[in-house]
Amino acid sequence: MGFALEVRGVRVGYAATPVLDGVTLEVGAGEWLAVAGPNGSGKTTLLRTLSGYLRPQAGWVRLEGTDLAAWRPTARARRLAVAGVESGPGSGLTVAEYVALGRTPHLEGLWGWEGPRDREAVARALAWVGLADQAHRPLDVLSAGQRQKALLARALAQEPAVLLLDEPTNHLDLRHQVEIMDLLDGLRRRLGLTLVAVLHDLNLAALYCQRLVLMEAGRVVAAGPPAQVMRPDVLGRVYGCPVLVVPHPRLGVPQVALLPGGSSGPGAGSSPAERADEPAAAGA
Ligand SMILES: Nc1ncnc2c1ncn2[C@@H]1O[C@H](COP(=O)(O)OP(=O)(O)OP(=O)(O)O)[C@@H](O)[C@H]1O
Repeated sequence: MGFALEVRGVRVGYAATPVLDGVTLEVGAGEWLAVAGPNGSGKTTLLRTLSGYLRPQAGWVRLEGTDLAAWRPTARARRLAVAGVESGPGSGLTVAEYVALGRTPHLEGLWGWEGPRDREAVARALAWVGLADQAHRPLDVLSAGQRQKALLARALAQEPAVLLLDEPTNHLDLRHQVEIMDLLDGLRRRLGLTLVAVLHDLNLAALYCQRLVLMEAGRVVAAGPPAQVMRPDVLGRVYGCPVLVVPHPRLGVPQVALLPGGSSGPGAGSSPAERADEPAAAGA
């Protein structure tokens, strides 16, 4: 299996401020890689580097074996899509018009008219994310969760081989989190879609992703299968709060349990040990 993405010794920053330093990782074709880490650790910056939006000051990123910078923009956009903040606001458009923007790299001819194939891809993407009945509403009136889905539908309408996702379950309730993660997993299995997702929710990452990269202060501090990375000592140190890691009762994959009062930040409350001694309220 070849690499969909390869990152070697990448240094990236904004103007004079360095953010990523010495980042090396690879993503296999058809793999789902999760990127986690504390706020400000550089996850979104890594995604922006993988998408070609930011250029490395040192090191390189290859998409399907070719340096990102050597791709023609249209050719690259047919292989790689992003669902995240850089996807554009889409103000003033209907949901269907916004999702149709994902077809731009595929439009044929001098005028770039949409054909039946483009309309099919848009309709399919809207149905996949459960927004078919919202297609003709203005994007501006959607709820945060619906907008999140529209962002994803736009990227799916692009029919990429590699999809970069910035917190795809942000704003979604439990059912919709599972629906969107199931959808992405299904596309990965059926179409061989490669996925890189920034996920704050490590439990979701462990349920769906083959590998997990943990970032801290612009560096990769752990990478591997979730069971290898989600160790209480590693997570406790990186996030600065004690956690328990327990096996999922049905699936056995690691799941994080938080300990209230355990953080060392401002306003920290009672110690986790004190709280752990209290009887559980429900069913006690
Ligand atoms: N456009 C920008 N200009 C200058 N600095 C930026 C810019 N975007 C991000 N940064 C800085 O880069 C660092 C990493 O930010 P980034 O958004 O990559 O982190 P993150 O891990 O995605 O954080 P979060 O979990 O809070 O979304 C932060 O210190 C942030 O202030």
